Order: sequence, then C-alpha cells, then structure tokens
Amino acid sequence: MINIQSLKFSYRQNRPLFEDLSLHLEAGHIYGLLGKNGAGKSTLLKQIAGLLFPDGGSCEVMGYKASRRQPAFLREIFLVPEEFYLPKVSIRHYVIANAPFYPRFDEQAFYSYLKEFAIPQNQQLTNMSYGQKKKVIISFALATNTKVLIMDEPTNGLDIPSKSQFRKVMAAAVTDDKCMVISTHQVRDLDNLIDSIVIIDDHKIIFNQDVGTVTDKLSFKMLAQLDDRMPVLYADSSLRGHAVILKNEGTEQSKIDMELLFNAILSNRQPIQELFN
Ligand SMILES: Nc1ncnc2c1ncn2[C@@H]1O[C@H](COP(=O)(O)OP(=O)(O)OP(=O)(O)O)[C@@H](O)[C@H]1O
Repeated sequence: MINIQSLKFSYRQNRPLFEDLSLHLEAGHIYGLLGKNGAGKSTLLKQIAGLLFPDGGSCEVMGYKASRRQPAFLREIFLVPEEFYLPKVSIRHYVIANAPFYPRFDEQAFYSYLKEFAIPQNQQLTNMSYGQKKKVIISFALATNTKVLIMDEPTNGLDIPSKSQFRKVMAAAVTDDKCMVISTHQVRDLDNLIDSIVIIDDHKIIFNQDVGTVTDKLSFKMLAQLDDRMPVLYADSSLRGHAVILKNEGTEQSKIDMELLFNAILSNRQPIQELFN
C-alpha cells in the first residue's frame, strides 16, 4: 500500500536526512514508527502524505505518486499532524466543512469516538484544551475511513486515561483494507496496539518486523541474575533486576518490551538484525 524506494531527502544542502531509505507497508496493519528525536519520523510521514517531495527515489501510496497529491489520493489518506490548527467553529460546523472531502466519512462513528473520549460536543474548537483538540482530530481522522491513516505523535498531550482510550479506538478501527502508521518517541504509548515495528535511524529504516516474528525470534525476560550461558542479546540492569532480550530458542512467546527492543536495536543492532535476516 505504501511503497518507498531508495528515498533521498535533505532540508539543507550536504546534510542528508534520508539516504537510500526503502519501506514497504501493507494494508491490515497498524505500524509503529519509532525513532529518536530528530530521526526524521515527521519528515517521512509528510513524504507519505505528499507534503514534502523526494530529492531522489520514489514514494508511492496506493499506486499514486504521493507528491502529485491527486484528488483520488487525497480522499484516501488522512494525516494527523503533530502540530495543528483548528478554526474557531463548533464541532458540527467543522464536520460540515471537512467531511465532504472524504466519501466514506462516518458521522455516527465520529460522535461515538468523541463520546469515548468524553469530549463536550457543543463547544467551539478554539475553546478546547490542546488534549481535547487532539482527541477531536483523532476522532475525525478515524471517522474518515481513509485507506491510509497516518498519525504523528498522536499520544502527545493526552493524559493517562486518554492514552488507553486512544489504543482502544484505534484497535477497533483497523480493518483489513486500511494501513495505519503511528509515529512516536514514547514507545510505551503504543504497547498492545501496533502489530508491526518500524525503526528509523541513521538516515534509513533499520528495522521493520511484525510483532509475531519478533516474539518468535526473541524472548523478553526479567532476571534476578545474569548467567553467561544464556543467549543474552541485550540487558538493561537496574535495582529491580535485569531486563533482558534473549534469542528465543523454544516455541514459548513472551510479551514484547518495546522500549527494551528499541534501545537494544539502537545500541547494538547487528546481533538482533542477524536473527531476522
Ligand atoms: N522545515 C525544516 N527545515 C529544516 N530542517 C528541518 C525542518 N523540519 C525538520 N528539520 C530537521 O530534520 C530533522 C528531522 O526532523 P523530524 O521533525 O522529521 O524528526 P522527528 O523524528 O519527527 O523528531 P521528533 O521525535 O523530535 O518529533 C531534524 O534534524 C530537524 O531539525
């Protein structure tokens, strides 16, 4: 559904942000795009939405060249940006003005998402808090029913109960024909939500695996003591013990510790990547 080949991009001359970046994303998945601050997550999402143009290579979404921003492409993609502007209108007027751009917009679903997020429906958008506005945009985005839904740091500004509401509404909205991409640098916010992990670092995609494959190949454990005989690939030690990633040598599946995996891949990626090759 999203096909990026050998993408090159830089904001400034001689300072490339992406070099030979390739990424292939399919429908029916919720991808978590993870990366350090400044790794290029927002930039990559803007390339997918056609808001920035490649300097080299290609970025195609549903067979459309994203940078052309053709109407047939625009009605099938929605980007929830990290920073956004909402006009001084009521929620109802916002829907009247914006929903017609999306042929499968589901108004009933929109209001049920707002209810789930406990958003008062008769308020002006500009009078809402940042977190409330964010929930309105997320609800609108889900209600558009576009084939591609991209969210840049959607959990920023959400309080703790809202983060779990967010996971709930997202999980309910994914269907086999939709591709969702969520970026974050707060990896724990996406726990139990995403089914594939994409990590961007060092100008390119360094990891792209579905959660099932990760738990087939790796075991995540908390150990009281480290033992040299164990196939430990990465360990993070604290007073509570050692959070470790081991090579999964059996068939048992453990729960992914995304923060640990992220840190492991960024600090010592080779032994882990070799397991996936
Ligand atoms: N409009 C711009 N002009 C010049 N440089 C930019 C611009 N936007 C971003 N950058 C630079 O590009 C790099 C990647 O920025 P980007 O916002 O894509 O990263 P990010 O991974 O989303 O970061 P964060 O997690 O902090 O949101 C950064 O070094 C940033 O300074």
